[in-house]
Amino acid sequence: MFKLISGKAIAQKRQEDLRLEVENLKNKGVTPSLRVILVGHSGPSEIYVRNKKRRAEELGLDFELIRFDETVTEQELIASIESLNQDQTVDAMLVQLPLPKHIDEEKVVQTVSPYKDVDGFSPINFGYLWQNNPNVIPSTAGGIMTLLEESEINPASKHVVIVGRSNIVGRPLGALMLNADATVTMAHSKTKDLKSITKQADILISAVGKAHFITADMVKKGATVIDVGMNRDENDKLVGDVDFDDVSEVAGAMTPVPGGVGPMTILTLMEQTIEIAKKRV
Ligand SMILES: Nc1nc2c(c(=O)[nH]1)N[C@@H](CN(C=O)c1ccc(C(=O)N[C@@H](CCC(=O)O)C(=O)O)cc1)CN2
Repeated sequence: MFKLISGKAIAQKRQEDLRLEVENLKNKGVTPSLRVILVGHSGPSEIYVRNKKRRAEELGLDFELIRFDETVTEQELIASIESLNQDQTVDAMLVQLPLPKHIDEEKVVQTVSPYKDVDGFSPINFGYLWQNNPNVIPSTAGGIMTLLEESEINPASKHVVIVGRSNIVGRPLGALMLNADATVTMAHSKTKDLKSITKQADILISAVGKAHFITADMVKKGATVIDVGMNRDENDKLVGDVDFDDVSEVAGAMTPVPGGVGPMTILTLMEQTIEIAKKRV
């Protein structure tokens, strides 16, 4: 029987528990605080940051968006991060990615204090994750693990194939899946005969960024398919990497786009902000 995994519904269900947790913390004099740095005016980043702001405010977090024009220099951006690192009123921060080409993303990410790095992208937090001793869990990867848990799909001893090796999704998800006792294959743009690999997956995760990239002939019957893609099709409609109508004929369970992984990314970001604030106390 086919199951549609709704990230939107799971995130809504968990939201109320989080709101109560924040209320409890506030009663103890602690308001978790999150700062998001946004450079430029890219349409998708504006939407993602707006979603983060809305969720944070619904939960009662102290949220502030720090905006820079596209022309900001690397030094200015780094100075702003260093000032947030020192600011005792700030628990958690992130720099919305991608950044304009003239800014060294790696350098920026490395500037964020590992104690405030709510994305879990700093080399120290990445290292902890790969040592199976996670400190902060990157939001999209963590959100996918929660989706599976809530859907009672246990990755232990399953063959998980992840297509895409970005620092934002593929790599941290590879670590989390390994930590959860899955057998993990990481595939990417240089992988040969991709179809023969994806066909072996019990759980197939696509984070490629290409509409209609995963088709039914690439999927094993009954597999769970998680779609991380956020693409615009020829009609400017938001679609994932997975050809939904085609793949739903063979998959056992699937996430939609929108309403799948996206809302779980935001939920996990909120959870991690609260966790960081709790550690401060
Ligand atoms: N610093 C970071 N930058 C980026 C990250 C990240 O985790 N940290 N991830 C992505 C974007 N992302 C989070 O920032 C993100 C993507 C999608 C959604 C979301 O809510 N999607 C909705 C649809 C939204 C729409 O209408 O376009 C859904 O899928 O239902 C939230 C966050 C890159 N950058």
